[in-house]
Amino acid sequence: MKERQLLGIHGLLPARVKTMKEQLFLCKLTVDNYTTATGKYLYLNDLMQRNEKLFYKLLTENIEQLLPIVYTPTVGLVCQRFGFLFRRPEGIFLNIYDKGNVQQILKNWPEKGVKVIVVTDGERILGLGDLGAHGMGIPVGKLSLYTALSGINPKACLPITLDCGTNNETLLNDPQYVGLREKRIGGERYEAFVDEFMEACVEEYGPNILIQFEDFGSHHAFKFLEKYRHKYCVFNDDLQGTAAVVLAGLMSSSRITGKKLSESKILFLGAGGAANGIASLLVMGMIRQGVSKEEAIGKIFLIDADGLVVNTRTKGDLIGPKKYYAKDLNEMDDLNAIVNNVKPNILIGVSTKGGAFTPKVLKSMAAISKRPVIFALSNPTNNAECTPQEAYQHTEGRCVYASGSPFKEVEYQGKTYKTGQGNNCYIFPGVGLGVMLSQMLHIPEEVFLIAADTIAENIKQEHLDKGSVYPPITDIYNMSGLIAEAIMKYAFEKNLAGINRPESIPDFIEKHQYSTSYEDALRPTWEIPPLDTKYDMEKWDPPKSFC
Ligand SMILES: NC(=O)C1=CN([C@@H]2O[C@H](COP(=O)(O)OP(=O)(O)OC[C@H]3O[C@@H](n4cnc5c(N)ncnc54)[C@H](OP(=O)(O)O)[C@@H]3O)[C@@H](O)[C@H]2O)C=CC1
Ligand SMILES: CC(=O)C(=O)O
Ligand SMILES: [Mg+2]
Repeated sequence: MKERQLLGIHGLLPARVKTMKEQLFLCKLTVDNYTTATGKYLYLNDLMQRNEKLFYKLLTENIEQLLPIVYTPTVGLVCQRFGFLFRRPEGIFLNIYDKGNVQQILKNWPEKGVKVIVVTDGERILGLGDLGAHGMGIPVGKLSLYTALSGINPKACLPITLDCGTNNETLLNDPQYVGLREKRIGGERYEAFVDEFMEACVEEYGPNILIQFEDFGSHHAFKFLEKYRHKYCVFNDDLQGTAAVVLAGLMSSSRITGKKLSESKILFLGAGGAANGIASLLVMGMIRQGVSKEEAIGKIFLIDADGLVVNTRTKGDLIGPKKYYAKDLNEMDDLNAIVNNVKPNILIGVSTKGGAFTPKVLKSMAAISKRPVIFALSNPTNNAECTPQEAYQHTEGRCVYASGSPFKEVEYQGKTYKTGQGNNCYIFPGVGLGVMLSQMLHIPEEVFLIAADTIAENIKQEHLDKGSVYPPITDIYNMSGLIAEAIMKYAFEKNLAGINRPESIPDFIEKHQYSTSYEDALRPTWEIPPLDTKYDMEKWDPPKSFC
């Protein structure tokens, strides 16, 4: 009642003051009542705008049920229909004509304490291709997971879409398309625009601003990561986050198959951003197990749209990092023939090609290996290279399976399997939290090994027994805390941290995590004390929008 009077809203609400528990009950009932995934998404999106704490409480308490709504697969559908569904600003659109004014436009974002940015240019949204400005759903979804899965304050999160046009003819001809209605502008002009964006972020939010690149086309993804990784606090989720989650899953798989990663042969369907990002971390993982870099590279085979990546290609290119994995083999383009020739025990799908792991391919994998590992990681659900049901059925229940998007429990020969979701959402929230809190200026590759190890160490036998090589989704919040702790320790050991080592790292992390309790409304969770400065609560001036 006091709050209502202070806010001058007494009388605008009915007399009864509901507890959060009562509100949650009603929200859950409402979301369950929507019959379509998009309906649920819109309801949740509306709740996020109306009552942020209630939204995050609902999301965290029902993460398994609601993750597929705020994230893959529904977020893919939302991006495809973004022109119909756009209601209100949830992030910043910077279009290429804004060049020269980027920092000024950033100032229009009402929150000033931004610590984490997820940015896309919409060129490769999940496995759905170029969605241009409609890709905005992805940074919005990823950042909501930063809060729900690691406790970063939503006020510290800023979704950004760089609108440089689209080459998607359907969108260009769609009256509902809300982005720039022109072909993608690339080359030097585009790169200068992205350079200005990076500089503007640092000018506006400081050198520690964490920038996550998401769903760029792979040529730009590699290029920007190499260009910026030593200059800014930046990582590419599709390359590095995905790599860490796959390495973790393969380390857990070894416990089932009895075969070390360094004793494996790994075949990728797909030779783009995700495949090369994963391959590069797997090489690091294998080197740790005692093999040379050359040996490790020799165990990795890539397939792109033109077939197996070989040195003497007449069809297809050898541009970018895939050339490091090219083999002295004959050109082949039939997946089943390649499987039978290469004889991998691990098959990873990052091709965007739904159903590519046909019964024939799966049977071949089962003939080669007692316990074949099948990861069908393309998103959203329809793009998965095979379903868990298909994988078990065609490998006589012997495979170790993971998918990028969630699948329901499946039954095979009387056993129920709850397969794991090999998705970078196990990694980026914890990495972001650890990097942000330790105020690192750059993100070394070891950070992703640390994240992978943390996940792998925390997978229990009971989950492996049920068919999952990952901890349950409901454990991600705890995992993120552990990843952040391990990264902070690493940052202090390597002198990479921009803060003094706190007495207790777990307490420090906990203290800075977002609270969904109404009572904690004034907790300054996003403020992190700078190096050598005592945090003085007396002088703390809460942003007006927070009161
Ligand atoms: N589970 C997770 O956490 C993640 C999943 N992903 C998913 O992985 C998929 C790929 O992402 P990403 O690597 O970034 O995308 P890219 O566009 O960079 O790469 C796609 C690759 O697949 C190849 N490809 C396309 N069609 C075929 C085909 N018919 N047969 C064989 N190869 C084919 C392409 O070949 P070419 O090079 O010749 O064009 C390219 O090498 C997406 O669906 C994405 O959602 C991505 C990141 C994380
Ligand atoms: C999960 C993810 O980042 C992707 O599919 O692009
Ligand atoms: Mg992505």
